[in-house]
Amino acid sequence: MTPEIPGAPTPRPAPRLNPAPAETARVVLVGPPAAGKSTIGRILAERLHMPMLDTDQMIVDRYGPIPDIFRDRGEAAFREIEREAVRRALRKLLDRPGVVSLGGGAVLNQGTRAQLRHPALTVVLIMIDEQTVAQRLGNPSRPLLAGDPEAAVARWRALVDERRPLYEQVADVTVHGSDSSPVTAVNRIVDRLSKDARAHEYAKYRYEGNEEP
Ligand SMILES: Nc1ncnc2c1ncn2[C@@H]1O[C@H](COP(=O)(O)OP(=O)(O)O)[C@@H](O)[C@H]1O
Ligand SMILES: O=C(O)C1=C[C@@H](OP(=O)(O)O)[C@@H](O)[C@H](O)C1
Ligand SMILES: [Mg+2]
Repeated sequence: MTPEIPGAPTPRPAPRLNPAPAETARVVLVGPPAAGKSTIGRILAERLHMPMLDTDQMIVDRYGPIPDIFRDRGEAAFREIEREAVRRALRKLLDRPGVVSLGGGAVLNQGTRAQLRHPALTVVLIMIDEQTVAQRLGNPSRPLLAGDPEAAVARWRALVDERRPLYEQVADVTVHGSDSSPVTAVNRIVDRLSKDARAHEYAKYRYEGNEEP
């Protein structure tokens, strides 16, 4: 199965109706491989005392190492397994607040993109630049980026060029992860969640007919 790339990505529809305060948020991290989704997701969940699910980890727990799945069954089979893991993780997230880190290619699936539109979810895109990814490659657990580092960076670039519209289509917020530590990226996400919640409360206050303070 070839991953679908739509012709013209539809823009993100309406702003979130009910952004929750950080501690009760339902956060999904998306973005390119090595952007830091798994690392940042773990720290964010600890900070907010919430459960965390990493869909790649769910896959490994059930099917074994990701490179073995790519080698033995191929990418299409991996994407089907991934779709099922994402479906389960997002269902759990709708049951209770938490953090879910997706694999970099999860947004290729149209069903996943549709599920990410649920208004209770806050989708955070973690973006990094090419210089940063060059420092982070060399992790053998990413079969699409294995091998010669220069060729791997070129593959990463091509993959991001292809996926960027999909990442942007699903994201509510973009956080840059190149210029800082994972903890700083987590602070940026928490700040943004809190600001959205305050803006929502203020809009409600105005809507209910209150004067400007
Ligand atoms: N600012 C940062 N944010 C996130 N990860 C970072 C950062 N700086 C260095 N790293 C390292 O980069 C790697 C990111 O990998 P990972 O969290 O698995 O990313 P992803 O899940 O997006 O593929 C980890 O080894 C992490 O320690
Ligand atoms: O971008 C991709 O297609 C992939 C990213 C990986 O996850 P990370 O983004 O967490 O590295 C993992 O799901 C698999 O190797 C495929
Ligand atoms: Mg990851």
